[in-house]
Amino acid sequence: MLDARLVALVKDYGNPETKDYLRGLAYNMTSLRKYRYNIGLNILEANEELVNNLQENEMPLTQPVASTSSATTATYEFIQRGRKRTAQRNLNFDKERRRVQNKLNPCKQMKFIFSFKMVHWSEIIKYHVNPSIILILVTVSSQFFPHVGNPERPFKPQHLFGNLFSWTFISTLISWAVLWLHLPFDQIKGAPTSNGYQPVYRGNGLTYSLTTIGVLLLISAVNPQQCVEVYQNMGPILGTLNILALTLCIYLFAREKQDQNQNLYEHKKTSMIYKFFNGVELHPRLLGMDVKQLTSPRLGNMMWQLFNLIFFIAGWKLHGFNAGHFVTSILQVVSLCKSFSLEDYYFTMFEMVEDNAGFFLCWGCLVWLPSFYTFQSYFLVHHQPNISNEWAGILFLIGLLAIYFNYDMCMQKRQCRKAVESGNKEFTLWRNKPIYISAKYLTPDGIQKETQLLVAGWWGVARRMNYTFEFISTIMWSLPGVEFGIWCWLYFIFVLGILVHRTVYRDEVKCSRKYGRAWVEYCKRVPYRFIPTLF
Ligand SMILES: NC(=O)C1=CN([C@@H]2O[C@H](COP(=O)(O)OP(=O)(O)OC[C@H]3O[C@@H](n4cnc5c(N)ncnc54)[C@H](OP(=O)(O)O)[C@@H]3O)[C@@H](O)[C@H]2O)C=CC1
Ligand SMILES: CC(C)CCC[C@@H](C)[C@H]1CC[C@H]2C3=CC=C4C[C@@H](O)CC[C@]4(C)[C@H]3CC[C@]12C
Repeated sequence: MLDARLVALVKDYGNPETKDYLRGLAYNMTSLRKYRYNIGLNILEANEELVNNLQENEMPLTQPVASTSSATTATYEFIQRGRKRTAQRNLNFDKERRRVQNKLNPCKQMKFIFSFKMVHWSEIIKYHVNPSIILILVTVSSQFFPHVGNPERPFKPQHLFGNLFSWTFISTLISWAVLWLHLPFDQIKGAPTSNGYQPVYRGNGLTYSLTTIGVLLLISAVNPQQCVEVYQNMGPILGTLNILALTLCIYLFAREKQDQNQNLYEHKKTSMIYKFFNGVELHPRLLGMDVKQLTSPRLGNMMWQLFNLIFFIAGWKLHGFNAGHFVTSILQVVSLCKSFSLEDYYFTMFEMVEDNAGFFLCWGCLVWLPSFYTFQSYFLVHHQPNISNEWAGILFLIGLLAIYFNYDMCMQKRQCRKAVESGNKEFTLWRNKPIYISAKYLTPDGIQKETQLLVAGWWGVARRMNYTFEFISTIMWSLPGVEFGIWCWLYFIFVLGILVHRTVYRDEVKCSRKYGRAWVEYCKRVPYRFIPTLF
């Protein structure tokens, strides 16, 4: 349907208020991938009239000069793209007319039909095939990991429904996490959405993590058999988690609160399965809690941390202390403590700011983390590694160092931005004054802000040096199981995939849209992503 208001707005471009509004809109369209589908498609439908007006030079379009804001650049690029699209469309119409009128030869006709079908098929693959395959593959495989890792526990269909132990264990864990989200700790405000909604999170991550570890150590000191029981019941535990996670995803999908205008799901041309996979609400709340905080750091990361500790204690109880197993499990426990200590940083990540609460995030954290992410430590209980204490010590130290550097890089960004905001001139980075590029950007709710892109410290070594440290720590905790083939490398391969995808297809796209020229400048000054001089 043609959106008359948008056309009217474009015609009124001479009015400075309208100009600002349209710039904001164009920025939102380019910065918010999902929102683009809602507003963008309206604009595209009004495209014919709208872009033609622009083409007839109602608004002379000049390339923005270097000093103009990223919003102006975004508006300019948006209009340019509109023009290109119209030109492309006219070209397609012409081609089609020629095809019919001149009776093109069959070979060319085939080519045309084929390219038309390619577009169609790519959408089918994206919206139907990919999410269905991933969904089935990961749900089924998550249920098989416990039996692959522990051949003494063959798969039984009744595991799919859990057992008394698994339901008791998981409900205790959930109640514990819910309790911590209701304790009177500080509240942290997340990034506002385009309609001004600001999610609120509970800020007691590290205390929650350390207390939970403390309680587990206490329980296992009194009765270490408890950890063995958890290990032996992993099949039913994952059955229980699968039932709960799928129920939650179906509930979130079905309730879809459009009236809160928080759901930025893509246009209706996507499929039901695609929407179910990616979720429909951005910041759903349940019983006074933010669903993403509950499922992601509070349950997902907690289970990842807890199960690692439990499997290590179970292995110790069953076979005696093993240094290799210690390295694999405890490095992950430490890495997750780091994660909990940076929980407020986590609230600025894509998962929390842009991604809806759907199968990918909620099921991923509730089932994929405790099944796949913990698999190495689980596997090593039955397959005790044979590395010497000296080698284990070396791997452990390198792993700790990598985790610390990863943490340090996050802290450098955070501290530098804080220092600039508070006007602290004393702040130094690696004993020097911090060097950074000032970058202007618009928040999704249309407010212009300025921030700093560091060119010094780790951020000046490579743009994604923290991911390099993540890879190094992952390699260190995978190496003890090297003698058992690919099994202990599955996690590393997965993380390599998601971090490379995240960098190239998400973070760089986000930053170049958000910061425009400042980001291009940063990429020029720090040209490498992961390894300086190489990649
Ligand atoms: N194990 C796993 O499965 C995964 C682990 N992780 C870990 O999670 C942690 C957080 O990851 P993530 O949020 O993806 O990445 P980062 O912590 O690297 O944050 C990236 C953001 O930092 C800002 N930024 C980019 N360049 C600069 C610069 N030069 N100076 C200052 N700020 C800059 C940008 O956002 P803005 O300017 O908006 O702040 C950018 O989007 C990492 O430690 C990572 O290792 C991440 C993904 C998966
Ligand atoms: C559906 C599945 C095939 C895929 C699910 C993937 C998700 C479980 C993971 C995708 C991104 C992951 C994370 C991002 C950043 C993190 C910060 C770090 O400090 C701790 C780990 C994590 C929360 C991590 C957790 C798993 C993902 C959400």
